[in-house]
Amino acid sequence: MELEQKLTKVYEIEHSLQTLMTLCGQQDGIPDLNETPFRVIKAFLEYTVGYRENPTEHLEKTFDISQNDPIIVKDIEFYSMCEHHFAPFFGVAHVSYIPDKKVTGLSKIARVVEGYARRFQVQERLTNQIADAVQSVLKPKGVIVAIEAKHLCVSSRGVKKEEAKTFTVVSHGVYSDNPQLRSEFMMAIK
Ligand SMILES: Nc1nc2c(ncn2[C@@H]2O[C@H](COP(=O)(O)OP(=O)(O)OP(=O)(O)O)[C@@H](O)[C@H]2O)c(=O)[nH]1
Ligand SMILES: [Zn+2]
Repeated sequence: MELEQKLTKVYEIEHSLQTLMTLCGQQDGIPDLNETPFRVIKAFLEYTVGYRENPTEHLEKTFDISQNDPIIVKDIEFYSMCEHHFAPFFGVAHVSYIPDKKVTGLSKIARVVEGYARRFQVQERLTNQIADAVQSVLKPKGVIVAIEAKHLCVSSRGVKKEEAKTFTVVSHGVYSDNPQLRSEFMMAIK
């Protein structure tokens, strides 16, 4: 998109956000809020920065290794955005894989989580995308991803269940076939 078209879009969105604020009951013309629509646009660009990268690229730098034991990176905190309500959902992701001759840097797993979380999402897709990225690039013997998250669209509005959390798990390879490996993973992330 050309710069001029982008600027026109920003003005249009600012105007729509102003209309939304009015619809919600906010009085027009309060000087402190003049910049709010623009701040909202900037914040949304930050919440969705993952669209402007390819998270699988983080995994492409690998190290050769002979180890066959699981590698577990747990408690990777993330913030994402519910695609239905534009309300944040957030929590932790736990990722484990059993390498097949190569591993990636530990930080890169967290970068993949960030790259997919910083989009409009549902938790199930986020979990799948992380597992698929590890599987397709590292080609490990198995991968498992578990995500525990709180959805503000469930806790702060609608059904208003403040304590409800959602737990999702996706696995591939030996982590799908071997119940003992799965239960070791579940124990490790408790
Ligand atoms: N499966 C799944 N559902 C989600 C996720 N995030 C939000 N939702 C749900 O998406 C659904 C949208 O339902 P709708 O009936 O279309 O929307 P709504 O009228 O706002 O629903 P309520 O939240 O029940 O008030 C809700 O049940 C949300 O809880 C997610 O990550 N995964
Ligand atoms: Zn929602």
